[in-house]
Amino acid sequence: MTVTKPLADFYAHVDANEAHYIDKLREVVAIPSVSSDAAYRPKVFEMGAWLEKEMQRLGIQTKRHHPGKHVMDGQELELPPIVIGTFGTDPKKKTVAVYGHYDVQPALESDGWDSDPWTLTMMPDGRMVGRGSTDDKGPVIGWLWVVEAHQKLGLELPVNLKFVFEGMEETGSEGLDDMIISMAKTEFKDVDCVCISDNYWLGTTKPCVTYGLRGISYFNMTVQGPAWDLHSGVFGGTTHEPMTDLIHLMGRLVTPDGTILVPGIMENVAPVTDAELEIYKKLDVDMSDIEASVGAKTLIYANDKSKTLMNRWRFPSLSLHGIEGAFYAPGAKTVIPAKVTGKFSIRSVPNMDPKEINEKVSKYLEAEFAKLNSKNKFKIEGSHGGKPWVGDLNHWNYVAAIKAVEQVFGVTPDLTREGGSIPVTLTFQTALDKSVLLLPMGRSNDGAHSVNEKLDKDNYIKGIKLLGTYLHQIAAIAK
Ligand SMILES: NCC(=O)N[C@@H](Cc1c[nH]cn1)C(=O)O
Ligand SMILES: [Zn+2]
Ligand SMILES: [Zn+2]
Repeated sequence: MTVTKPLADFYAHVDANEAHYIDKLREVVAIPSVSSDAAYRPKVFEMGAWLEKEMQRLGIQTKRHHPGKHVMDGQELELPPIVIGTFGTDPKKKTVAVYGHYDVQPALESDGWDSDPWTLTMMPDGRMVGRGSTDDKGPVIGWLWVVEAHQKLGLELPVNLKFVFEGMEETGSEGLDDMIISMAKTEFKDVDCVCISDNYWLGTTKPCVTYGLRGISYFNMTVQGPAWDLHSGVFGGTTHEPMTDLIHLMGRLVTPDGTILVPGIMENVAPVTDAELEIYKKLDVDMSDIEASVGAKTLIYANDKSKTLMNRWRFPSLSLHGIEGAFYAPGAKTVIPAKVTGKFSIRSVPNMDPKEINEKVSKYLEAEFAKLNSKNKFKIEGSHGGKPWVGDLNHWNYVAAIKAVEQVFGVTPDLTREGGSIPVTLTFQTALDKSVLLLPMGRSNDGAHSVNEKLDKDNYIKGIKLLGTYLHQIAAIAK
C-alpha cells in the first residue's frame, strides 16, 4: 500500500522520538493510580492532573467533569475527574471521540512480579514491564503523541478529536454513563464515530480490530457469624463458621470445567448458528499463543480453538476472584474469621440482561444458603456491572481501521470479539447513536491485570503510527 508524504513524515517522526515516548510511559507508570483501593485515590487524581497538563501543553482544550462521591471500603471518597479534551472544531472535518482510562489494577511485587510494578522496566527482548503499560496508559498517551507529532511536523490533523479519559474504569466507571448520556446533545453532538484502544490482539503477531465485548456483573456475598474472630481450638466444632458456609456457596456457583450452576443463567444466550461456527473455524489463532498467555497447560479446550474462543467471547463465564476477611498470609494462624466476603463475577453476552442476572444469582444463593441451616447471616449484593456490546463491522469506521492496520502492519487484521468488558462502549453506541470500535495496541500475552504486565516497544511505536493512520483513513474514507 502506498504511503502519502504526510504519513511517511509522521512515521519517521514517531521512529525518531521513541525515547521521548518511552520516557513519558515511564512517568505515567510511576503513578500508581489504582482505582479500587481508597489509599491510592490521591494517585488517581495525580494521574488525571498529569494527563490534563500534558493535553494542555499540546493545545488540547480540557474540561474536568466531577462525577461526585462514592463509598469505598466504608469511606466516602471523591470520584476522580473525567477529563474531556477538544482538539479542533472544524465543521468540515469528521469528529472522532477517543476514550481511554487512566486508572489501573492493583499490583504488589509480592504477587509475583519480577520487578517493581511502578517502575517501567526495559527488557532486552523489547518488553516494557510495568502496571498500566498496556492497560491502558500506553494506548491513552499514544493518542497524545499523534497530536504532538502532527504539531511538531506542522501537519494539520485531518479530523477533530474529542477525548474522554476516565479514572474509574477498573472499578465500575461510576458516573461515566450518566455524563455521556447527559452530554450527548451538547459536548458530544458533533461526534461522528468512537475509537477505544483498550484491549489486545488475538495472538502475538497479528493486529486485530475488535467489534464485541462481554458485559460484567460483579457480586459480593458476605457471611457474618461471631462478633469477632475466634480461636479454632476453643470454638472449632461449636459454632457455625462463616468461611465454611462461604466456601460451600462459592463451590455451588461453577464447576471446574466452567459450567455455571446458577439456574436459568444460559436461558437468554442465543444459540450458535452455522454461519457463526464458520467464522470461528476460519480465525487464524495459534493455541500455543493462548497457552503461553496462561503460562501453563491448563486450557479446558486445549485442542479446540473454536470452543476456546467461543467460551471467551460469546458464552458467559463465572469467575471466583477472592475472599475478603479470610486469613491468607504465610504461617498457620488458627483463626475462625468472623466475617468473610466472597467476590465473583459473571461475564455476560448479548441478550443477557444484568437485572435478570442479579435476580437469578441472588435467588439461587439465598436458597442455597437456606439449605445450610446455618445460624450465620448472609447477604448478596451486585457491586457494579455493564452490558455486553457488539458493533457493526460494515460501518466506515471499521473500514478505516482495517485500512490503517494494512498500511502500518502490511496485513489484514483479525476481526475479533473480546472476553473483557468496557461498559461505556455500549453507552457511546446507544447514547450518541454512532459507530464504536476497538483498535488495540498490545498483544494477547501482555498480562493485563496480572503480574509482569508489559507493552512491547514495537507495539507501542507501531501503535502510535496505527492510531494516527486510522485518523487519516477516517478523513479519507468518510468524506
Ligand atoms: N481493559 C478493559 C478492562 O480491563 N476492563 C475491566 C473492567 C472491570 C470491570 N470490573 C472490574 N474491572 C475488565 O475486567 O474487563
Ligand atoms: Zn483497560
Ligand atoms: Zn483493565
